[in-house]
Amino acid sequence: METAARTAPAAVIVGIDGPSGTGKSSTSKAVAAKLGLRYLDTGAQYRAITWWMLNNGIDVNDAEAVADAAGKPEIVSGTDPSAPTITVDGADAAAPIRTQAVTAAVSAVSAVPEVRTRLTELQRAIAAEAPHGIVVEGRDVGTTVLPDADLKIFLTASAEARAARRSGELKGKEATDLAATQAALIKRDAADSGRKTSPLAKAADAVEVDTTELTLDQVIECVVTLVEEKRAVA
Ligand SMILES: Nc1ncnc2c1ncn2[C@@H]1O[C@H](COP(=O)(O)OP(=O)(O)OP(=O)(O)O)[C@@H](O)[C@H]1O
Ligand SMILES: Nc1ccn([C@@H]2O[C@H](COP(=O)(O)O)[C@@H](O)[C@H]2O)c(=O)n1
Repeated sequence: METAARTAPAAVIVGIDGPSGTGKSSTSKAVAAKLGLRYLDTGAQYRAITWWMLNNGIDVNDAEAVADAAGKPEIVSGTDPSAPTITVDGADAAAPIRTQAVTAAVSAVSAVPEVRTRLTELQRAIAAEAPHGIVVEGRDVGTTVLPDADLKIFLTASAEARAARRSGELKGKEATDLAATQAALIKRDAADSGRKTSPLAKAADAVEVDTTELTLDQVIECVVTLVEEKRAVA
Protein backbone atom coordinates (compact mmCIF):
# COMPACT_ATOMS: atom_id res chain seq x y z
CA MET A 1 0.00 0.00 0.00
CA GLU A 2 1.30 3.44 -0.91
CA THR A 3 1.65 5.96 1.90
CA ALA A 4 1.29 9.68 1.28
CA ALA A 5 4.66 11.42 1.54
CA ARG A 6 4.85 13.65 4.61
CA THR A 7 5.97 17.13 3.71
CA ALA A 8 7.68 19.36 6.26
CA PRO A 9 5.72 22.55 7.01
CA ALA A 10 6.88 25.53 4.95
CA ALA A 11 9.27 27.92 6.67
CA VAL A 12 7.34 30.49 8.65
CA ILE A 13 8.48 34.02 9.47
CA VAL A 14 7.02 35.58 12.61
CA GLY A 15 7.65 39.18 13.72
CA ILE A 16 6.92 40.18 17.33
CA ASP A 17 7.08 43.87 18.22
CA GLY A 18 6.02 46.00 21.14
CA PRO A 19 7.19 48.36 23.87
CA SER A 20 9.67 47.38 26.61
CA GLY A 21 8.66 44.71 29.09
CA THR A 22 5.64 43.44 27.20
CA GLY A 23 7.14 39.95 27.04
CA LYS A 24 8.62 39.91 23.52
CA SER A 25 11.81 38.03 24.39
CA SER A 26 10.23 35.48 26.73
CA THR A 27 7.38 34.80 24.31
CA SER A 28 9.51 34.72 21.15
CA LYS A 29 12.07 32.30 22.60
CA ALA A 30 9.39 29.92 23.91
CA VAL A 31 7.34 30.00 20.69
CA ALA A 32 10.44 29.38 18.57
CA ALA A 33 11.55 26.49 20.80
CA LYS A 34 8.09 24.87 20.73
CA LEU A 35 7.77 25.12 16.95
CA GLY A 36 11.36 24.28 15.97
CA LEU A 37 12.10 27.76 14.64
CA ARG A 38 15.16 29.98 15.02
CA TYR A 39 14.99 33.09 17.24
CA LEU A 40 16.45 36.56 16.74
CA ASP A 41 16.55 39.31 19.38
CA THR A 42 17.06 42.51 17.36
CA GLY A 43 17.13 44.59 20.57
CA ALA A 44 20.25 42.67 21.62
CA GLN A 45 21.90 43.82 18.38
CA TYR A 46 21.06 47.48 19.06
CA ARG A 47 22.36 47.01 22.59
CA ALA A 48 25.55 45.39 21.24
CA ILE A 49 26.36 48.27 18.89
CA THR A 50 25.63 50.71 21.75
CA TRP A 51 27.98 48.80 24.05
CA TRP A 52 30.70 49.02 21.39
CA MET A 53 30.14 52.80 21.02
CA LEU A 54 30.44 53.31 24.80
CA ASN A 55 33.58 51.14 24.97
CA ASN A 56 35.18 53.02 22.12
CA GLY A 57 34.63 56.51 23.49
CA ILE A 58 31.97 57.51 20.94
CA ASP A 59 29.59 60.19 22.22
CA VAL A 60 26.23 58.44 21.80
CA ASN A 61 24.45 61.80 21.57
CA ASP A 62 26.61 62.82 18.59
CA ALA A 63 24.61 61.28 15.72
CA GLU A 64 27.37 62.02 13.18
CA ALA A 65 30.02 60.25 15.25
CA VAL A 66 27.70 57.27 15.77
CA ALA A 67 26.90 57.17 12.04
CA ASP A 68 30.61 57.24 11.13
CA ALA A 69 31.33 54.31 13.46
CA ALA A 70 28.20 52.28 12.68
CA GLY A 71 29.96 49.94 10.24
CA LYS A 72 32.92 49.12 12.48
CA PRO A 73 31.84 46.50 15.05
CA GLU A 74 31.24 42.94 13.90
CA ILE A 75 28.02 41.73 15.50
CA VAL A 76 27.13 38.04 15.41
CA SER A 77 23.83 36.64 16.74
CA GLY A 78 23.33 32.96 17.55
CA THR A 79 19.70 32.01 16.87
CA ASP A 80 19.13 28.83 18.91
CA PRO A 81 16.09 29.79 21.04
CA SER A 82 17.29 27.66 23.95
CA ALA A 83 20.71 29.37 23.99
CA PRO A 84 20.75 32.63 22.03
CA THR A 85 24.15 34.32 21.84
CA ILE A 86 25.56 37.69 20.82
CA THR A 87 29.19 38.61 20.22
CA VAL A 88 30.86 41.88 19.30
CA ASP A 89 34.21 41.55 17.54
CA GLY A 90 34.34 37.98 18.82
CA ALA A 91 33.72 38.88 22.48
CA ASP A 92 30.69 37.52 24.35
CA ALA A 93 28.44 40.55 24.92
CA ALA A 94 25.41 38.81 26.46
CA ALA A 95 25.91 40.21 29.97
CA PRO A 96 27.39 43.68 29.37
CA ILE A 97 24.63 44.69 26.93
CA ARG A 98 22.08 44.38 29.78
CA THR A 99 23.67 47.02 32.06
CA GLN A 100 21.83 50.23 32.89
CA ALA A 101 24.53 52.24 31.07
CA VAL A 102 23.67 50.48 27.81
CA THR A 103 19.91 50.63 28.47
CA ALA A 104 20.13 54.39 29.02
CA ALA A 105 22.13 54.96 25.81
CA VAL A 106 20.51 52.52 23.38
CA SER A 107 17.60 54.71 22.19
CA ALA A 108 19.98 57.46 21.06
CA VAL A 109 22.15 55.02 19.10
CA SER A 110 19.19 53.18 17.57
CA ALA A 111 17.73 56.46 16.28
CA VAL A 112 20.70 56.94 13.93
CA PRO A 113 19.67 55.91 10.37
CA GLU A 114 23.10 54.42 9.50
CA VAL A 115 22.86 52.12 12.52
CA ARG A 116 19.37 51.01 11.51
CA THR A 117 20.36 50.39 7.89
CA ARG A 118 23.26 48.21 8.96
CA LEU A 119 21.32 46.16 11.49
CA THR A 120 18.23 45.82 9.30
CA GLU A 121 20.40 44.27 6.55
CA LEU A 122 21.92 41.87 9.07
CA GLN A 123 18.48 40.92 10.44
CA ARG A 124 17.06 40.23 6.98
CA ALA A 125 20.06 38.05 6.10
CA ILE A 126 19.66 36.02 9.29
CA ALA A 127 15.92 35.54 8.67
CA ALA A 128 16.53 34.47 5.08
CA GLU A 129 18.93 31.74 6.24
CA ALA A 130 16.60 30.13 8.82
CA PRO A 131 15.75 26.71 7.35
CA HIS A 132 12.34 26.17 9.00
CA GLY A 133 11.59 29.79 9.80
CA ILE A 134 12.27 32.21 12.58
CA VAL A 135 10.70 34.37 15.27
CA VAL A 136 12.21 37.86 15.12
CA GLU A 137 11.45 40.29 17.94
CA GLY A 138 11.99 44.02 18.17
CA ARG A 139 10.35 47.37 17.56
CA ASP A 140 10.15 47.63 13.75
CA VAL A 141 10.13 44.03 12.57
CA GLY A 142 6.58 44.13 11.20
CA THR A 143 6.84 47.62 9.73
CA THR A 144 10.37 47.66 8.30
CA VAL A 145 12.61 44.64 8.77
CA LEU A 146 10.22 41.93 7.54
CA PRO A 147 7.13 43.65 6.11
CA ASP A 148 6.21 40.37 4.35
CA ALA A 149 6.33 38.25 7.52
CA ASP A 150 3.74 35.46 7.60
CA LEU A 151 2.52 36.58 11.01
CA LYS A 152 2.99 39.86 12.86
CA ILE A 153 2.23 40.22 16.55
CA PHE A 154 2.23 43.46 18.54
CA LEU A 155 2.43 42.86 22.29
CA THR A 156 1.23 45.52 24.73
CA ALA A 157 0.78 45.75 28.53
CA SER A 158 0.08 48.55 30.98
CA ALA A 159 3.08 50.57 32.15
CA GLU A 160 2.39 49.36 35.71
CA ALA A 161 2.49 45.69 34.73
CA ARG A 162 5.64 46.17 32.69
CA ALA A 163 7.44 48.00 35.49
CA ALA A 164 6.43 45.33 38.02
CA ARG A 165 7.81 42.61 35.71
CA ARG A 166 11.08 44.48 35.22
CA SER A 167 11.50 45.25 38.93
CA GLY A 168 11.10 41.56 39.76
CA GLU A 169 13.80 40.80 37.19
CA LEU A 170 16.27 43.41 38.49
CA LYS A 171 15.91 42.51 42.17
CA GLY A 172 19.30 41.80 43.69
CA LYS A 173 21.20 42.99 40.62
CA GLU A 174 20.68 46.73 40.30
CA ALA A 175 18.44 49.35 41.94
CA THR A 176 14.78 48.23 41.89
CA ASP A 177 12.68 51.33 42.63
CA LEU A 178 9.32 50.62 40.94
CA ALA A 179 8.49 54.25 40.09
CA ALA A 180 11.97 54.83 38.63
CA THR A 181 11.71 51.62 36.60
CA GLN A 182 8.33 52.70 35.21
CA ALA A 183 9.62 56.20 34.39
CA ALA A 184 12.65 54.73 32.58
CA LEU A 185 10.43 52.37 30.54
CA ILE A 186 8.11 55.21 29.53
CA LYS A 187 11.05 57.43 28.58
CA ARG A 188 12.64 54.71 26.41
CA ASP A 189 9.32 53.90 24.71
CA ALA A 190 8.74 57.60 23.98
CA ALA A 191 12.19 57.92 22.41
CA ASP A 192 11.71 54.71 20.39
CA SER A 193 8.22 55.74 19.22
CA GLY A 194 9.22 59.31 18.45
CA ARG A 195 12.30 58.78 16.30
CA LYS A 196 12.11 59.57 12.58
CA THR A 197 13.54 56.35 11.17
CA SER A 198 11.58 53.12 11.77
CA PRO A 199 9.93 54.09 15.03
CA LEU A 200 8.36 51.57 17.39
CA ALA A 201 4.96 51.05 15.78
CA LYS A 202 2.29 48.42 15.22
CA ALA A 203 2.10 47.28 11.60
CA ALA A 204 -1.36 47.72 10.09
CA ASP A 205 -1.70 43.94 9.66
CA ALA A 206 -0.32 42.94 13.08
CA VAL A 207 -2.40 41.08 15.66
CA GLU A 208 -2.36 43.05 18.91
CA VAL A 209 -2.19 41.02 22.14
CA ASP A 210 -2.62 42.88 25.44
CA THR A 211 -0.64 40.82 27.95
CA THR A 212 -1.49 42.87 31.06
CA GLU A 213 -3.83 40.25 32.52
CA LEU A 214 -2.27 37.20 30.87
CA THR A 215 0.34 34.86 32.28
CA LEU A 216 3.43 34.28 30.16
CA ASP A 217 2.20 30.74 29.40
CA GLN A 218 -1.12 32.13 28.13
CA VAL A 219 0.69 34.56 25.82
CA ILE A 220 2.92 31.79 24.48
CA GLU A 221 -0.09 29.55 23.87
CA CYS A 222 -1.91 32.37 22.09
CA VAL A 223 1.01 33.04 19.73
CA VAL A 224 1.63 29.32 19.07
CA THR A 225 -2.03 28.96 18.10
CA LEU A 226 -1.80 31.95 15.75
CA VAL A 227 1.29 30.48 14.05
CA GLU A 228 -0.37 27.09 13.70
CA GLU A 229 -3.46 28.69 12.18
CA LYS A 230 -1.26 30.48 9.63
CA ARG A 231 0.55 27.26 8.80
CA ALA A 232 -2.73 25.39 8.37
CA VAL A 233 -3.91 27.71 5.61
CA ALA A 234 -0.50 28.09 3.91
N1 LIG B 1 2.61 37.80 30.63
C1 LIG B 1 3.55 37.94 31.56
N2 LIG B 1 3.24 37.88 32.86
C2 LIG B 1 4.18 38.04 33.82
N3 LIG B 1 5.49 38.27 33.57
C3 LIG B 1 5.87 38.32 32.30
C4 LIG B 1 4.92 38.18 31.21
N4 LIG B 1 5.59 38.30 30.06
C5 LIG B 1 6.88 38.53 30.39
N5 LIG B 1 7.04 38.53 31.72
C6 LIG B 1 8.29 38.80 32.46
O1 LIG B 1 8.55 40.18 32.27
C7 LIG B 1 9.94 40.40 32.12
C8 LIG B 1 10.18 41.14 30.81
O2 LIG B 1 9.88 40.23 29.75
P1 LIG B 1 10.68 40.26 28.38
O3 LIG B 1 12.13 40.49 28.61
O4 LIG B 1 10.28 39.04 27.63
O5 LIG B 1 10.03 41.57 27.73
P2 LIG B 1 10.49 42.36 26.44
O6 LIG B 1 9.25 42.88 25.81
O7 LIG B 1 11.36 41.51 25.60
O8 LIG B 1 11.32 43.57 27.06
P3 LIG B 1 12.44 44.49 26.38
O9 LIG B 1 11.86 45.03 25.13
O10 LIG B 1 12.69 45.56 27.36
O11 LIG B 1 13.63 43.62 26.13
C9 LIG B 1 10.61 39.04 32.22
O12 LIG B 1 11.05 38.86 33.55
C10 LIG B 1 9.49 38.06 31.91
O13 LIG B 1 9.64 36.82 32.55
N1 LIG C 1 13.93 46.41 16.26
C1 LIG C 1 14.45 47.14 17.27
C2 LIG C 1 14.81 46.56 18.47
C3 LIG C 1 15.35 47.35 19.44
N2 LIG C 1 15.56 48.65 19.23
C4 LIG C 1 16.24 49.50 20.19
O1 LIG C 1 16.98 48.71 21.12
C5 LIG C 1 16.56 48.99 22.43
C6 LIG C 1 16.73 47.78 23.29
O2 LIG C 1 15.76 46.80 22.96
P1 LIG C 1 15.35 45.66 24.00
O3 LIG C 1 14.28 44.89 23.30
O4 LIG C 1 16.56 44.85 24.27
O5 LIG C 1 14.88 46.34 25.24
C7 LIG C 1 15.17 49.58 22.31
O6 LIG C 1 14.82 50.43 23.39
C8 LIG C 1 15.29 50.36 21.00
O7 LIG C 1 15.90 51.60 21.20
C9 LIG C 1 15.17 49.20 18.04
O8 LIG C 1 15.32 50.42 17.83
N3 LIG C 1 14.63 48.44 17.07
